[in-house]
Amino acid sequence: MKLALIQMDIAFGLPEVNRAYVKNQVEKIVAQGQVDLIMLPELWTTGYDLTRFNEIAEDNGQDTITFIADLARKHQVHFVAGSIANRKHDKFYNTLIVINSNGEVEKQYDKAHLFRLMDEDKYLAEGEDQGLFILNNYVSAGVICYDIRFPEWIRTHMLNGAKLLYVVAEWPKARIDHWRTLLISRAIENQCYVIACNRVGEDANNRFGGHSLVVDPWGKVVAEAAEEPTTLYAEIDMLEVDRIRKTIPVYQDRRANLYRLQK
Ligand SMILES: NC(=O)CCC(=O)C(=O)O
Repeated sequence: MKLALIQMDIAFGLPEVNRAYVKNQVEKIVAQGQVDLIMLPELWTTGYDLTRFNEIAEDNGQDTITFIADLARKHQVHFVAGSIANRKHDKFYNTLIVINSNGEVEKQYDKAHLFRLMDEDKYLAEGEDQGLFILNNYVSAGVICYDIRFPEWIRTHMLNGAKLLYVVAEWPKARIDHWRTLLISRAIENQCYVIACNRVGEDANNRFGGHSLVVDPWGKVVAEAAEEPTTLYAEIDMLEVDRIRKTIPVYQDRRANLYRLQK
């Protein structure tokens, strides 16, 4: 499977500017040769302009769904279309959107773990569902940024059949060593591919660290970006997941009956 991760800067609170940038990047990517999947970062239409979500959030993700579905159909490419500011039932969510190459929505996942250090808990509602979906015939999990600090959340998706973990993020440079270590750890412990798209640039509170990564199920970094706006390309072989899971059979060797809290 051939992947292209758009590691972009984000124009704060300006969805139209960000959409124009993404359209341009997607056209450049497909002009260079066919890829199977394109990925975008967290809150890529607005950035963390949380105090203006009332004005700029989309109703049920409709603007982004229409925009990405057109690109997906036109270029016959799947999208893990980052996350967006989403209004549902009078609440705001940070919602990951997945669209297949026919332009159909495969998944909308609302961020489950809200990140207090960036005020998400003050403005957003927590998601209540898992990020499991099937894309390009593979059972996959999609999570958002801070979610990767919860190994039990990722493991739950793997026990439900995922072999790939997509992570969309706005991860600050100040903790970029955590980002790399957590992503590589999630790949090793779950024996899955980890495909992680971060942003670059800055807003009033944070400088974002880039280093989008593709990690194989052995924990080897297949591709890594630096800290500039770029498109990160990678090719992955899904048979590798089965090979690694056979070599060290951690899913068979789990002792689930022991993993419980002491009273
Ligand atoms: N956008 C986020 O969820 C950031 C998470 C983060 O920075 C962390 O350290 O965790």
